[in-house]
Amino acid sequence: MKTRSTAVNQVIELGNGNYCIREAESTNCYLLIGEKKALIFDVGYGYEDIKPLIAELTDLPLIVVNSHGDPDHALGSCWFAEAYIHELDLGKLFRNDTPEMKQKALDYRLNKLPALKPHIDRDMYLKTSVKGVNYRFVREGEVFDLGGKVLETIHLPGHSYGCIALLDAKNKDLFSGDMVTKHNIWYFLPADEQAPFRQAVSSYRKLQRRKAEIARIYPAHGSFPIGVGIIDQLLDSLEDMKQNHASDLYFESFAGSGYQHYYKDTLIIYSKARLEEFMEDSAHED
Ligand SMILES: O=c1ccn([C@@H]2O[C@H](COP(=O)(O)O)[C@@H](O)[C@H]2O)c(=O)[nH]1
Repeated sequence: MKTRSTAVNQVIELGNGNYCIREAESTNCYLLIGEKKALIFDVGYGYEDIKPLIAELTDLPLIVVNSHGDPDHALGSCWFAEAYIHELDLGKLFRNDTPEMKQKALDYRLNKLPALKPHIDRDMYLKTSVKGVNYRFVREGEVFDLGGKVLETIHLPGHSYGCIALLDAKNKDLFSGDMVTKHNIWYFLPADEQAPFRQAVSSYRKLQRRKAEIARIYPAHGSFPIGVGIIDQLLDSLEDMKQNHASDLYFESFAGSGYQHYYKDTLIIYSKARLEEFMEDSAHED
């Protein structure tokens, strides 16, 4: 099928009725089309309404599912009547739904991509809100049957308390949100926004146990698909960070600052407080 992109959203066909709608060269939102229904996993910052792009690819009833409540994944819910999110992340999404946060996030993005400036209506965007959306809470094990394509929800607390991934076991595709990627993963927000590293370790171990069911991983940022070996690398990177963090470089963003730990294909950006807590937790385990 011929796909149309806009200046803000690039549409990429993945095969098997799946598409990536990549917003502002950053957030990969996945449109998964079955025989009876379609599902969009993440909806980006919502710099523009992506419904017209989706309508060109499918006229099936659409389910909107957010991988977590961060602004770059879930603020775009404002364009939809109903959206799924894990209950632990709805508060986070609402806290991010302010003109100040949107302004900061937009400036950060336009600083990286100045060519987008004429294509985003800033005033309109600052007026959007996710508060009028009807939310449904998505839970561990919940299944979305799209007809010929079934997605199972896996709860993976870490980068946020309410992070989820969707597994299409028949086709061996994992749509991993922000928990599994070769791109950076932020772990420097306050403790009420992101889970302790020990919970991220449990989440990565949970995915390790499902490795035989996964051949391709489609992350919410960076290149795709990636191989299943990245799950082991992420676990190893957390261990490595405990030992080898002395030369990690400082990082600053609109949402706060941290230190960058590179390990093989992975990049964890963490706060000192979070790392100290992790090291203490590990010391108690021994
Ligand atoms: O609220 C937020 C916003 C962004 N992130 C993470 O930041 C990077 C942004 O991607 P770039 O394309 O490198 O600018 C990505 O890892 C997001 O998940 C975030 O964690 N929270």
